[in-house]
Amino acid sequence: MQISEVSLQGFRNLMEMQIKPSPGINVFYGKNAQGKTNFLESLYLCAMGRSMRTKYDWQMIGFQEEESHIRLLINKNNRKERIDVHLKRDTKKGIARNGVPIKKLGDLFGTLYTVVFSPEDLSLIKDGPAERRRFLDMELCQLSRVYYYDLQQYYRILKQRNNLLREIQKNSSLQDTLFVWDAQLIDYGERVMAARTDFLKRLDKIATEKLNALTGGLDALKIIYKPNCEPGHMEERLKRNLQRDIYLGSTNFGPHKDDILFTIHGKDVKSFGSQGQQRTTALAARLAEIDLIREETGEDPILLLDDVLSELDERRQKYLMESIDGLQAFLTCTGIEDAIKKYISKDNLFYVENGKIVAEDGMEKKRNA
Ligand SMILES: Nc1ncnc2c1ncn2[C@@H]1O[C@H](COP(=O)(O)OP(=O)(O)OP(=O)(O)O)[C@@H](O)[C@H]1O
Repeated sequence: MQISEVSLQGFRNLMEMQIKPSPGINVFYGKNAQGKTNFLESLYLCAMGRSMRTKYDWQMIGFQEEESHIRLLINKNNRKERIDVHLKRDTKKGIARNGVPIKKLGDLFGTLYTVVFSPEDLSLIKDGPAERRRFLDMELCQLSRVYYYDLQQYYRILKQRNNLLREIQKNSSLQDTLFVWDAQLIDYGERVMAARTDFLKRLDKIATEKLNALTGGLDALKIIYKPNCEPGHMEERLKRNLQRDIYLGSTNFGPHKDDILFTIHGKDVKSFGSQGQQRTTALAARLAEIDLIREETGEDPILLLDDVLSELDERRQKYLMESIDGLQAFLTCTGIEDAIKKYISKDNLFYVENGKIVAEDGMEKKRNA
Protein backbone atom coordinates (compact mmCIF):
# COMPACT_ATOMS: atom_id res chain seq x y z
CA MET A 1 0.00 0.00 0.00
CA GLN A 2 1.43 3.34 -1.01
CA ILE A 3 0.28 6.92 -1.27
CA SER A 4 1.08 8.13 -4.79
CA GLU A 5 -0.30 11.66 -4.61
CA VAL A 6 -1.43 14.13 -1.96
CA SER A 7 -3.41 17.29 -2.77
CA LEU A 8 -4.28 19.83 -0.10
CA GLN A 9 -6.27 23.03 -0.11
CA GLY A 10 -6.73 25.26 2.90
CA PHE A 11 -5.58 22.62 5.38
CA ARG A 12 -4.17 24.46 8.43
CA ASN A 13 -1.27 26.59 7.07
CA LEU A 14 -0.88 24.42 3.94
CA MET A 15 -2.76 26.49 1.41
CA GLU A 16 -2.61 24.81 -1.97
CA MET A 17 -0.26 22.01 -2.88
CA GLN A 18 0.13 18.72 -4.63
CA ILE A 19 2.99 16.32 -4.03
CA LYS A 20 3.90 12.90 -5.35
CA PRO A 21 5.71 11.03 -2.60
CA SER A 22 8.06 8.19 -3.39
CA PRO A 23 7.41 4.62 -2.22
CA GLY A 24 10.23 4.74 0.39
CA ILE A 25 11.08 7.15 3.18
CA ASN A 26 9.92 10.70 2.42
CA VAL A 27 11.58 13.30 4.59
CA PHE A 28 9.90 16.63 5.33
CA TYR A 29 12.35 19.00 6.92
CA GLY A 30 12.27 22.61 7.93
CA LYS A 31 12.31 24.94 10.92
CA ASN A 32 9.78 24.74 13.74
CA ALA A 33 6.14 25.70 13.13
CA GLN A 34 6.33 25.57 9.32
CA GLY A 35 3.66 22.91 8.62
CA LYS A 36 5.45 19.55 8.78
CA THR A 37 3.16 17.98 11.38
CA ASN A 38 0.18 19.55 9.65
CA PHE A 39 1.07 17.56 6.58
CA LEU A 40 1.22 14.28 8.56
CA GLU A 41 -2.08 15.18 10.20
CA SER A 42 -3.74 15.47 6.78
CA LEU A 43 -2.68 11.90 5.94
CA TYR A 44 -3.89 10.60 9.28
CA LEU A 45 -7.21 12.34 8.76
CA CYS A 46 -7.67 10.47 5.48
CA ALA A 47 -6.90 7.13 7.16
CA MET A 48 -8.90 7.51 10.36
CA GLY A 49 -11.45 10.20 9.54
CA ARG A 50 -10.22 12.32 12.42
CA SER A 51 -7.19 14.26 13.54
CA MET A 52 -4.51 12.78 15.75
CA ARG A 53 -4.20 16.16 17.51
CA THR A 54 -7.66 17.62 17.96
CA LYS A 55 -11.20 16.39 18.23
CA TYR A 56 -12.52 19.53 16.53
CA ASP A 57 -12.48 19.27 12.74
CA TRP A 58 -12.86 23.03 12.28
CA GLN A 59 -9.44 23.60 13.84
CA MET A 60 -7.85 21.97 10.78
CA ILE A 61 -9.38 24.49 8.37
CA GLY A 62 -6.96 27.27 7.39
CA PHE A 63 -7.49 30.40 9.52
CA GLN A 64 -8.65 32.46 6.54
CA GLU A 65 -10.56 29.66 4.80
CA GLU A 66 -14.15 28.49 4.91
CA GLU A 67 -13.35 24.97 3.73
CA SER A 68 -10.49 22.57 3.40
CA HIS A 69 -9.97 19.74 0.90
CA ILE A 70 -7.63 16.79 1.05
CA ARG A 71 -7.28 14.20 -1.66
CA LEU A 72 -5.11 11.08 -1.52
CA LEU A 73 -4.39 8.66 -4.33
CA ILE A 74 -3.35 5.25 -3.10
CA ASN A 75 -1.81 2.28 -4.90
CA LYS A 76 -3.00 -0.95 -3.42
CA ASN A 77 -1.98 -4.25 -5.04
CA ASN A 78 -1.99 -2.53 -8.45
CA ARG A 79 -5.43 -1.09 -7.75
CA LYS A 80 -5.90 2.65 -7.39
CA GLU A 81 -7.99 4.05 -4.56
CA ARG A 82 -8.92 7.62 -3.79
CA ILE A 83 -9.88 9.26 -0.53
CA ASP A 84 -11.40 12.75 -0.48
CA VAL A 85 -12.00 14.66 2.74
CA HIS A 86 -13.89 17.92 2.76
CA LEU A 87 -13.92 19.97 5.97
CA LYS A 88 -16.48 22.72 6.37
CA ARG A 89 -16.81 25.33 9.10
CA ASP A 90 -20.54 25.10 9.65
CA THR A 91 -21.42 21.49 8.71
CA LYS A 92 -20.12 17.99 9.25
CA LYS A 93 -17.10 16.88 7.25
CA GLY A 94 -17.63 14.82 4.12
CA ILE A 95 -15.49 11.82 3.28
CA ALA A 96 -15.62 9.89 0.03
CA ARG A 97 -13.93 6.67 -0.95
CA ASN A 98 -13.39 6.34 -4.69
CA GLY A 99 -15.89 9.14 -5.23
CA VAL A 100 -18.61 7.48 -3.13
CA PRO A 101 -19.50 9.35 0.09
CA ILE A 102 -19.17 7.15 3.15
CA LYS A 103 -22.03 7.14 5.62
CA LYS A 104 -20.22 5.70 8.63
CA LEU A 105 -16.63 6.26 9.66
CA GLY A 106 -16.24 2.49 9.93
CA ASP A 107 -16.58 2.26 6.14
CA LEU A 108 -13.36 4.25 5.77
CA PHE A 109 -11.28 1.92 7.92
CA GLY A 110 -9.14 -0.47 5.94
CA THR A 111 -8.63 1.91 3.01
CA LEU A 112 -5.35 3.21 4.39
CA TYR A 113 -3.50 1.70 7.35
CA THR A 114 -1.23 4.03 9.28
CA VAL A 115 1.11 3.79 12.24
CA VAL A 116 2.05 7.08 13.89
CA PHE A 117 5.27 7.64 15.80
CA SER A 118 5.46 10.94 17.67
CA PRO A 119 7.07 12.47 20.74
CA GLU A 120 3.59 12.37 22.32
CA ASP A 121 3.78 8.56 22.27
CA LEU A 122 5.31 8.92 25.70
CA SER A 123 1.82 9.75 26.96
CA LEU A 124 0.84 6.18 26.10
CA ILE A 125 3.00 5.15 29.02
CA LYS A 126 2.88 8.21 31.28
CA ASP A 127 -0.70 9.43 31.06
CA GLY A 128 -3.88 7.93 32.49
CA PRO A 129 -5.78 4.84 31.28
CA ALA A 130 -7.87 6.88 28.80
CA GLU A 131 -4.78 7.45 26.65
CA ARG A 132 -4.01 3.72 26.58
CA ARG A 133 -7.63 2.83 25.77
CA ARG A 134 -7.46 5.35 22.91
CA PHE A 135 -4.35 3.62 21.55
CA LEU A 136 -6.06 0.25 21.84
CA ASP A 137 -9.28 1.41 20.22
CA MET A 138 -7.65 3.28 17.34
CA GLU A 139 -5.55 0.24 16.46
CA LEU A 140 -8.40 -2.21 16.77
CA CYS A 141 -10.79 0.00 14.79
CA GLN A 142 -8.29 0.19 11.94
CA LEU A 143 -8.08 -3.58 11.88
CA SER A 144 -11.68 -4.54 12.43
CA ARG A 145 -14.90 -2.82 11.44
CA VAL A 146 -16.72 -5.30 13.68
CA TYR A 147 -14.76 -3.96 16.65
CA TYR A 148 -15.58 -0.39 15.67
CA TYR A 149 -19.26 -1.28 15.51
CA ASP A 150 -19.22 -3.18 18.83
CA LEU A 151 -17.40 -0.33 20.55
CA GLN A 152 -19.81 2.27 19.22
CA GLN A 153 -22.78 0.22 20.35
CA TYR A 154 -21.20 -0.34 23.74
CA TYR A 155 -20.76 3.40 24.34
CA ARG A 156 -24.25 4.17 23.02
CA ILE A 157 -25.85 1.70 25.41
CA LEU A 158 -23.60 2.79 28.29
CA LYS A 159 -24.91 6.33 27.84
CA GLN A 160 -28.54 5.10 27.84
CA ARG A 161 -27.91 2.99 30.93
CA ASN A 162 -26.32 5.91 32.78
CA ASN A 163 -29.29 8.12 31.88
CA LEU A 164 -31.64 5.47 33.21
CA LEU A 165 -29.63 5.07 36.43
CA ARG A 166 -30.14 8.78 37.10
CA GLU A 167 -33.86 8.44 36.35
CA ILE A 168 -34.09 5.52 38.79
CA GLN A 169 -32.74 7.79 41.56
CA LYS A 170 -35.96 9.79 41.16
CA ASN A 171 -38.32 6.92 40.33
CA SER A 172 -37.29 3.49 41.63
CA SER A 173 -39.96 1.60 39.66
CA LEU A 174 -37.89 2.24 36.51
CA GLN A 175 -35.36 -0.29 37.81
CA ASP A 176 -37.50 -3.01 36.18
CA THR A 177 -36.50 -1.74 32.74
CA LEU A 178 -32.76 -1.78 33.40
CA PHE A 179 -32.33 -5.41 32.32
CA VAL A 180 -33.01 -4.40 28.69
CA TRP A 181 -29.89 -2.21 28.62
CA ASP A 182 -27.85 -4.57 30.77
CA ALA A 183 -28.27 -7.51 28.41
CA GLN A 184 -27.01 -5.46 25.47
CA LEU A 185 -24.25 -3.77 27.45
CA ILE A 186 -22.94 -7.15 28.57
CA ASP A 187 -23.13 -8.55 25.05
CA TYR A 188 -21.13 -5.71 23.44
CA GLY A 189 -18.87 -5.29 26.46
CA GLU A 190 -17.80 -8.93 26.41
CA ARG A 191 -17.09 -8.69 22.68
CA VAL A 192 -14.95 -5.59 23.17
CA MET A 193 -13.01 -7.31 25.96
CA ALA A 194 -12.47 -10.46 23.90
CA ALA A 195 -11.05 -8.43 21.00
CA ARG A 196 -8.80 -6.45 23.36
CA THR A 197 -7.55 -9.62 25.04
CA ASP A 198 -6.60 -11.16 21.72
CA PHE A 199 -5.02 -7.97 20.32
CA LEU A 200 -2.88 -7.33 23.40
CA LYS A 201 -1.68 -10.92 23.56
CA ARG A 202 -0.40 -10.61 20.03
CA LEU A 203 0.97 -7.11 20.53
CA ASP A 204 2.80 -8.26 23.66
CA LYS A 205 4.55 -11.09 21.83
CA ILE A 206 5.84 -8.87 19.03
CA ALA A 207 6.63 -5.81 21.16
CA THR A 208 8.67 -7.96 23.55
CA GLU A 209 10.87 -9.05 20.65
CA LYS A 210 11.18 -5.45 19.42
CA LEU A 211 12.23 -4.11 22.81
CA ASN A 212 14.67 -6.94 23.20
CA ALA A 213 16.29 -5.98 19.89
CA LEU A 214 16.14 -2.25 20.64
CA THR A 215 17.98 -2.64 23.94
CA GLY A 216 20.31 -5.45 22.92
CA GLY A 217 18.51 -7.86 25.26
CA LEU A 218 18.80 -5.57 28.30
CA ASP A 219 15.11 -4.96 28.95
CA ALA A 220 12.36 -7.58 29.11
CA LEU A 221 9.00 -6.03 28.26
CA LYS A 222 5.56 -7.36 29.03
CA ILE A 223 2.28 -5.77 27.91
CA ILE A 224 -0.60 -6.88 30.07
CA TYR A 225 -4.30 -6.25 29.56
CA LYS A 226 -5.89 -4.91 32.74
CA PRO A 227 -9.61 -5.30 32.21
CA ASN A 228 -11.67 -3.37 34.70
CA CYS A 229 -13.86 -6.43 35.11
CA GLU A 230 -12.75 -9.94 34.18
CA PRO A 231 -13.96 -11.04 30.74
CA GLY A 232 -16.89 -13.42 31.17
CA HIS A 233 -17.88 -11.82 34.49
CA MET A 234 -19.53 -8.60 33.40
CA GLU A 235 -23.07 -9.74 34.12
CA GLU A 236 -22.19 -10.75 37.65
CA ARG A 237 -20.25 -7.50 38.22
CA LEU A 238 -23.14 -5.32 37.04
CA LYS A 239 -25.60 -7.18 39.28
CA ARG A 240 -23.33 -6.95 42.30
CA ASN A 241 -22.80 -3.21 41.85
CA LEU A 242 -26.29 -2.19 40.88
CA GLN A 243 -27.10 -0.25 44.05
CA ARG A 244 -23.79 1.62 43.87
CA ASP A 245 -24.36 2.41 40.18
CA ILE A 246 -27.81 3.81 40.98
CA TYR A 247 -26.43 5.85 43.85
CA LEU A 248 -23.66 7.31 41.65
CA GLY A 249 -25.83 7.55 38.52
CA SER A 250 -23.13 5.90 36.39
CA THR A 251 -21.83 2.47 35.44
CA ASN A 252 -18.69 1.68 37.36
CA PHE A 253 -17.57 -1.55 35.79
CA GLY A 254 -16.89 -2.44 32.20
CA PRO A 255 -14.39 -1.99 29.36
CA HIS A 256 -14.83 1.80 29.41
CA LYS A 257 -12.50 1.67 32.42
CA ASP A 258 -9.92 -0.81 31.09
CA ASP A 259 -6.19 -0.20 31.22
CA ILE A 260 -2.96 -1.63 29.85
CA LEU A 261 0.10 -2.30 31.98
CA PHE A 262 3.59 -2.07 30.49
CA THR A 263 6.27 -3.73 32.61
CA ILE A 264 10.03 -4.11 32.26
CA HIS A 265 11.48 -6.94 34.35
CA GLY A 266 8.10 -7.14 36.08
CA LYS A 267 8.05 -3.48 37.17
CA ASP A 268 5.50 -0.94 35.94
CA VAL A 269 7.28 1.24 33.34
CA LYS A 270 5.05 4.19 34.19
CA SER A 271 6.18 4.32 37.83
CA PHE A 272 9.67 2.81 37.70
CA GLY A 273 10.96 3.17 34.14
CA SER A 274 13.41 5.89 33.11
CA GLN A 275 12.29 8.41 30.50
CA GLY A 276 14.43 6.50 27.98
CA GLN A 277 12.79 3.17 28.89
CA GLN A 278 9.35 4.73 28.63
CA ARG A 279 10.18 6.10 25.20
CA THR A 280 11.64 2.81 24.02
CA THR A 281 8.61 0.92 25.30
CA ALA A 282 6.28 3.17 23.31
CA LEU A 283 8.53 2.76 20.28
CA ALA A 284 8.43 -1.05 20.62
CA ALA A 285 4.61 -0.93 20.80
CA ARG A 286 4.46 1.18 17.61
CA LEU A 287 6.89 -1.11 15.79
CA ALA A 288 4.81 -4.09 16.87
CA GLU A 289 1.75 -2.43 15.34
CA ILE A 290 3.43 -2.54 11.93
CA ASP A 291 3.88 -6.31 12.12
CA LEU A 292 0.37 -6.82 13.49
CA ILE A 293 -1.24 -4.85 10.68
CA ARG A 294 0.78 -6.85 8.17
CA GLU A 295 -0.17 -10.15 9.80
CA GLU A 296 -3.83 -9.25 10.01
CA THR A 297 -4.38 -7.56 6.64
CA GLY A 298 -1.52 -8.64 4.38
CA GLU A 299 -0.91 -4.91 3.73
CA ASP A 300 2.03 -2.73 4.66
CA PRO A 301 0.91 0.29 6.69
CA ILE A 302 2.01 3.83 5.88
CA LEU A 303 4.24 5.23 8.59
CA LEU A 304 3.97 8.76 9.94
CA LEU A 305 7.06 9.64 11.96
CA ASP A 306 6.79 13.04 13.56
CA ASP A 307 10.15 14.30 14.75
CA VAL A 308 10.99 11.08 16.57
CA LEU A 309 14.65 10.57 15.68
CA SER A 310 15.93 13.44 17.79
CA GLU A 311 14.56 11.72 20.91
CA LEU A 312 16.42 8.45 20.31
CA ASP A 313 20.03 7.40 20.80
CA GLU A 314 22.11 6.15 17.89
CA ARG A 315 21.36 2.46 18.41
CA ARG A 316 17.59 3.06 18.55
CA GLN A 317 17.68 5.43 15.57
CA LYS A 318 19.46 2.76 13.53
CA TYR A 319 17.06 0.04 14.61
CA LEU A 320 14.05 2.20 13.79
CA MET A 321 15.34 3.17 10.35
CA GLU A 322 16.23 -0.43 9.53
CA SER A 323 12.84 -1.64 10.75
CA ILE A 324 10.97 0.68 8.42
CA ASP A 325 13.15 0.02 5.40
CA GLY A 326 10.99 -1.03 2.45
CA LEU A 327 7.86 0.67 3.82
CA GLN A 328 6.47 3.98 2.73
CA ALA A 329 7.16 6.50 5.46
CA PHE A 330 6.62 10.22 5.97
CA LEU A 331 9.21 11.51 8.37
CA THR A 332 9.52 15.02 9.72
CA CYS A 333 12.63 16.59 11.19
CA THR A 334 14.20 20.01 11.59
CA GLY A 335 17.43 19.03 9.86
CA ILE A 336 18.77 16.12 7.84
CA GLU A 337 20.59 14.18 10.51
CA ASP A 338 23.27 11.60 9.81
CA ALA A 339 20.88 8.90 11.00
CA ILE A 340 18.59 9.41 8.03
CA LYS A 341 21.05 10.49 5.34
CA LYS A 342 21.98 6.99 4.32
CA TYR A 343 18.39 5.79 4.12
CA ILE A 344 17.07 8.42 1.74
CA SER A 345 17.74 9.69 -1.72
CA LYS A 346 17.44 13.32 -2.75
CA ASP A 347 14.25 12.55 -4.63
CA ASN A 348 12.53 11.86 -1.33
CA LEU A 349 13.35 15.17 0.32
CA PHE A 350 10.78 17.89 0.84
CA TYR A 351 11.57 21.27 2.31
CA VAL A 352 8.79 22.85 4.36
CA GLU A 353 8.68 26.60 4.88
CA ASN A 354 5.79 28.77 5.94
CA GLY A 355 3.11 26.35 4.73
CA LYS A 356 4.82 25.58 1.42
CA ILE A 357 6.27 22.19 0.61
CA VAL A 358 8.89 22.03 -2.10
CA ALA A 359 10.35 18.79 -3.49
CA GLU A 360 14.11 18.95 -3.11
CA ASP A 361 14.87 18.08 -6.72
CA GLY A 362 12.63 21.01 -7.67
CA MET A 363 14.69 23.24 -5.39
CA GLU A 364 17.89 21.94 -6.91
CA LYS A 365 16.59 22.84 -10.35
CA LYS A 366 15.62 26.29 -9.10
CA ARG A 367 19.05 26.80 -7.56
CA ASN A 368 20.87 25.71 -10.70
CA ALA A 369 18.74 27.82 -13.03
N1 LIG B 1 -6.06 26.11 11.29
C1 LIG B 1 -4.89 26.66 10.99
N2 LIG B 1 -4.78 27.54 9.94
C2 LIG B 1 -3.59 28.09 9.62
N3 LIG B 1 -2.45 27.84 10.28
C3 LIG B 1 -2.49 26.99 11.31
C4 LIG B 1 -3.70 26.35 11.71
N4 LIG B 1 -3.44 25.56 12.77
C5 LIG B 1 -2.13 25.69 13.03
N5 LIG B 1 -1.56 26.54 12.16
C6 LIG B 1 -0.15 26.95 12.08
O1 LIG B 1 0.66 25.84 11.74
C7 LIG B 1 1.95 26.05 12.29
C8 LIG B 1 2.41 24.79 12.99
O2 LIG B 1 2.60 23.80 12.05
P1 LIG B 1 3.13 22.37 12.47
O3 LIG B 1 2.50 21.93 13.74
O4 LIG B 1 2.98 21.51 11.28
O5 LIG B 1 4.66 22.69 12.77
P2 LIG B 1 5.95 21.83 12.46
O6 LIG B 1 6.55 22.28 11.19
O7 LIG B 1 5.67 20.40 12.63
O8 LIG B 1 6.86 22.37 13.62
P3 LIG B 1 7.67 21.65 14.81
O9 LIG B 1 8.99 21.27 14.21
O10 LIG B 1 7.80 22.79 15.77
O11 LIG B 1 6.84 20.53 15.32
C9 LIG B 1 1.87 27.18 13.27
O12 LIG B 1 2.50 28.29 12.70
C10 LIG B 1 0.38 27.41 13.42
O13 LIG B 1 0.06 28.77 13.63
